[in-house]
Amino acid sequence: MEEAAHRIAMISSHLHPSDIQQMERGSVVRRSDCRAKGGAPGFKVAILGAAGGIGQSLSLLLKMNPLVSVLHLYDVVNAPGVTADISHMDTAAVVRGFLGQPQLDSALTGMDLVIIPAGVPRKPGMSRDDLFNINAGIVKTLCEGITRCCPHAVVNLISNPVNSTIPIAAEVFKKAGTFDPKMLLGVTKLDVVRANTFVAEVLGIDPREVEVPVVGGHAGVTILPLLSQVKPPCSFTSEEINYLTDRIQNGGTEVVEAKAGAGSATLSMVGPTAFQNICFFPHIGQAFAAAKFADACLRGLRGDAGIVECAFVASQVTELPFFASKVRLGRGGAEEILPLGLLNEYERAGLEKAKKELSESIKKGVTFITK
Ligand SMILES: NC(=O)C1=CN([C@@H]2O[C@H](COP(=O)(O)OP(=O)(O)OC[C@H]3O[C@@H](n4cnc5c(N)ncnc54)[C@H](O)[C@@H]3O)[C@@H](O)[C@H]2O)C=CC1
Ligand SMILES: O=C([O-])CC(=O)C(=O)O
Repeated sequence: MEEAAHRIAMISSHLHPSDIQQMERGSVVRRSDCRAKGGAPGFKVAILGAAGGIGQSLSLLLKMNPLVSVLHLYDVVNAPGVTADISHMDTAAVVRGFLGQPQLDSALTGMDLVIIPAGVPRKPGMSRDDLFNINAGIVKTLCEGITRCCPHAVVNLISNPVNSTIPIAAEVFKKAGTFDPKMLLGVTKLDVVRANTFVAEVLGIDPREVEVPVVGGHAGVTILPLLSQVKPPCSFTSEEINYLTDRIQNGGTEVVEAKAGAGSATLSMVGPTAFQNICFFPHIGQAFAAAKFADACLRGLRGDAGIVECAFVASQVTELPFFASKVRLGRGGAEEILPLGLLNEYERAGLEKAKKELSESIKKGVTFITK
């Protein structure tokens, strides 16, 4: 009763009284949900960890994405505040807030896309793997909620260490009998965004013209930029290759150190393109990480053709059960895993190093659930 009163108090300012009655009965359908759809495709998206550094900016951008009709913001702190704030934006998506674990299932019910940036970020001197002890349990709990409430949703998992949290999520889904490998995607888009930026700097061209495939995983040597496959075709000196590979692999650490204890990358992780094709702000143009990746997943769900992004997914491109590579996104999630293409000798050596570390991280994640 107390919980229901709290929940209602939290969101009543955004709801019509009849909605509140419906909510008490366990189903909330706002008239504006239908209005938001307006005949156009509208997807229901939940962000878990919405009050954090990534979560807040991501909430803002998804509120502005016309493909989103309903936006659920869940966190263990400050969800009502972020929800009230975002909900005043005059775009179509209906925003609702959910605070704390008792409201997790309501946040997840009926979602098409669930994005998870919940968990702790690094401080200087830490590796992503140092976050495992805290974030593994958080991801497990949230994924258990997904199995109960929206087992067919596409899941974008951001929480680090991605190389282990994706195997954790997969094992949780397998245990519940809901695992669809195509629907679970580890977000490695920031590695591509960084690679495009750093390569463009070296080439002296606009980063929007550059496309660098980055494969493997999302930590240190597991981040493998394929500089031999850069578009537009170009060549680099061996000094440039060493510099670029090192900078791309350590881009996250560069930000963690520069923030000096105040967290890790959030802005480049989210960035201004929930709108790549459907731009309200065409001048913004280039996209960044999580919002762009979520937008690509939504365009895939809508049925757009030719949506290709790099992501860390269940895979057979190597002998490892999970690997980041280019995937073609569609109504069924990562519908096709694209091959790595031709690697040069430098990249083949990098691939062997990446696989060694990745294999350990994957095992660690799997064991966390199966032990
Ligand atoms: N995949 C990638 O490319 C990247 C991943 N990350 C990772 O994303 C995660 C979040 O980073 P930030 O947003 O900077 O951290 P943050 O600390 O600013 O935000 C995390 C949010 O998660 C919430 N949270 C904690 N436990 C939760 C739970 N059980 N359920 C729901 N929410 C919970 C916190 O209350 C907080 O609001 C970190 O693990 C970080 O390492 C960060 C940058 C890039
Ligand atoms: O480095 C970190 O801890 C956050 C992250 O994953 C990134 O910025 O790539």
